[in-house]
Amino acid sequence: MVKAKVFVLEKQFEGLPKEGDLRLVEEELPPIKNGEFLVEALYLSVDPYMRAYIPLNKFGEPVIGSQVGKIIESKNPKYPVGQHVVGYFGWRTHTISNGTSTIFDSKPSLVPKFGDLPLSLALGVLGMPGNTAYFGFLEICTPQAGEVVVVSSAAGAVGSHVGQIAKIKGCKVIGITGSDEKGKFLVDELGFDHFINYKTADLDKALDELAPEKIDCYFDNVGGEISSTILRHMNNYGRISVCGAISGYNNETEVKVTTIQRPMISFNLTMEGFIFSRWADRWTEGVQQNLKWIKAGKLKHPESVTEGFENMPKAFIDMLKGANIGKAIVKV
Ligand SMILES: NC(=O)C1=CN([C@@H]2O[C@H](COP(=O)(O)OP(=O)(O)OC[C@H]3O[C@@H](n4cnc5c(N)ncnc54)[C@H](OP(=O)(O)O)[C@@H]3O)[C@@H](O)[C@H]2O)C=CC1
Ligand SMILES: C/C=C/C(C)=O
Repeated sequence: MVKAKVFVLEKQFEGLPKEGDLRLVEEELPPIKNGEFLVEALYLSVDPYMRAYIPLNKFGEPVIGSQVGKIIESKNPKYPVGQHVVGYFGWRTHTISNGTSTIFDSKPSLVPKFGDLPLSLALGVLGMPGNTAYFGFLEICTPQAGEVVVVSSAAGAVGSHVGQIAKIKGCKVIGITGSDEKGKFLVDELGFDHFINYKTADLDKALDELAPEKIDCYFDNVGGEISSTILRHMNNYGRISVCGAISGYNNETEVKVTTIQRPMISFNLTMEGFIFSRWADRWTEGVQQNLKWIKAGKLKHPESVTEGFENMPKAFIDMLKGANIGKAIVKV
């Protein structure tokens, strides 16, 4: 008999989540049936969408989320024992799956061969955040060499990746982030041209100084006042990829963007939102290109790893507070 440890929703979040909003329970799993397989978690992901989508999570149900695990029993030939799999199984150490999708139209998928790279990358640069950066930036912003690119939440999983792709494409890149330490990392380690600490700098003034030629592409991870300000610095025919709105995820009401119409009209802007699963049919293309860039030494993949399944709530809250550089991961 396998016992799973599972974090379930105890209390709806109000503002920044608290560890007590989640409860750790044990679940005895039944024997697997034909068509099913049993997965043991190795790495779990903590992501901003878990905060944004928590109103959809039922009380007593596992918190939504993805993981990389090892298949330890199987009665499904598509998911053989010993293989590693990525799935949206929720915050749990052991899961019985029948291979169907539970969220985002994403079925559990076998982890492709990454060589000697860590399996955790399947939750980051070689997984959902990686393809969010790859497709969400290249398809919507269509960056050209010599253009100016601004990315918010620039030191996080998606933002740090977008900035590096922008450098590969020959752009000037400015990252907006929440600390000087993170900003210096972007410039010194990832090759960004400049950073702006949105907590201490006057963003308007800093953009005047760092982007006098104006911004051609804005990859928006945060929304709110940061994005309103950036919009006022866009170039004619600028493109804005709306990826996330984390500045409002802890708010009771939706975050307000105070300035859209005037800059949209005056600068002939194009703004487009997306969910990563839009490019599900091109998934392998994104993973393979990101893998090639890693192997060529052009794409770094920082991670902030928290040890221990019991520390999932802490890792999640720390990520929302900005403690992570790169992808926030929990190692079981
Ligand atoms: N559309 C899609 O398909 C997808 C969208 N997303 C979205 O992309 C964004 C980035 O996700 P991801 O890379 O996984 O997460 P990150 O790794 O960027 O982690 C979240 C970061 O958000 C920043 N942050 C927290 N609160 C605020 C705030 N009030 N204002 C500005 N920044 C804040 C923090 O960094 P700092 O120190 O800079 O404050 C924190 O480190 C999120 O908005 C997410 O919802 C992600 C995946 C898919
Ligand atoms: C799939 C992720 C969505 C957001 C908004 O983070």
